[in-house]
Amino acid sequence: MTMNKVAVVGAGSWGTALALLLARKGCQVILWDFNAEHVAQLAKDRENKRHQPGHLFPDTLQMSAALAECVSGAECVVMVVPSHGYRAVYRDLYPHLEENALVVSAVKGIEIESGQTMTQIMAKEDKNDRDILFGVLSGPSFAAETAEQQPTAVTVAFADTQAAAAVQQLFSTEYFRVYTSSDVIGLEVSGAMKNVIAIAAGISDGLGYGLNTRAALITRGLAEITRLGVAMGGKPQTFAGLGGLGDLVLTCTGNLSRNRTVGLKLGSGLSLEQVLSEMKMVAEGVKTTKSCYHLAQAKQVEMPILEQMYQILYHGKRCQDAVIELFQRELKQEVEPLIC
Ligand SMILES: NC(=O)c1ccc[n+]([C@@H]2O[C@H](COP(=O)([O-])OP(=O)(O)OC[C@H]3O[C@@H](n4cnc5c(N)ncnc54)[C@H](O)[C@@H]3O)[C@@H](O)[C@H]2O)c1
Ligand SMILES: O=P(O)(O)OC[C@H](O)CO
Repeated sequence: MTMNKVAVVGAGSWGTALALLLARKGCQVILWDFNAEHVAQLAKDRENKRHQPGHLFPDTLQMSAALAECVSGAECVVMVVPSHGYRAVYRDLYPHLEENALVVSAVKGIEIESGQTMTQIMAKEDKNDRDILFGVLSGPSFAAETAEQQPTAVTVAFADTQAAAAVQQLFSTEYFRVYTSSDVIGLEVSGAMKNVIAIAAGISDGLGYGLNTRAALITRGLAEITRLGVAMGGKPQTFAGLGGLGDLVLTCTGNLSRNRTVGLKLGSGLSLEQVLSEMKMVAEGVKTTKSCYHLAQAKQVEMPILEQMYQILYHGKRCQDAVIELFQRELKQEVEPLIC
């Protein structure tokens, strides 16, 4: 299925990969970014040399630095700005959204100030109770591999099953397989929290630990993600799916991951300030550690790995001390993640 007009809001790595996917299959796509110079450069080069070099834009992909122009008349709006800028961008574009527009968040983070997911932000910002349907697209999908058209599978969740089916049709191609779900919050919490565990997995590798440690982090990380996600209203099965275990494994093991890279550098002795000053792209897990730490406290969810990550990132705790503390905790019975 194609659409006459799709707006992609955010021209970083992932926004560009999704815009390419849609434009290559024949949709008329308009790509926006809050950095107007970046938009001008994209229009000049017909390529995103900074984030997705080597992929020339098809004629169906156009650019705009004006949100109103990008969003007006769009049947679907794909939101791909970092979570810390999401609310401000959504507020600006909201008045220009078509009635019955489908809005899809492809963002994997939780706002620090409010502890809200991106769809919770959109619900909160829907001041006039308009008929706008919003959901989320998430799953194991490095932008570079998606732009290269490597076989990839993701999930789209909307409370409305018809909207989920329409977005599934919109994004599906011979190399991009999309499953549907109704568990919006579960998919969002999975996508955000996997970034925190990926930083932990990077730290483990940076400290010189091996595959036993990484596997333990992935498995116990999944138990924590599931506990928080269920406490926030998600369904336990979601966390075993593409957006849960699938993305967790990808991000904890894949060298393309920015979050894992942050962890690797921290584990090898760099400070967070040094790591972030070298970063050219967003690693959502740093901010999401803080958001989820406060959510876990408020909901009284036990999340020992998250707690140590919070201490490392926000209170300068030594990575080695965090490992010691995790292993000195009271011994426990293993609780099956899917039924906790
Ligand atoms: N890169 C991937 O492989 C990938 C895959 C799936 C999901 N995601 C998610 O997509 C989202 C965007 O990530 P990305 O990889 O495209 O980021 P990126 O670092 O490649 O690019 C960030 C983009 O955000 C823009 N930006 C920066 N600050 C902003 C602000 N305050 N308001 C609005 N825009 C701002 C920049 O101009 C840039 O275009 C993140 O939530 C990320 O977790 C990324
Ligand atoms: O590079 P990361 O760590 O932001 O991960 C990218 C995607 O979320 C992987 O699915």
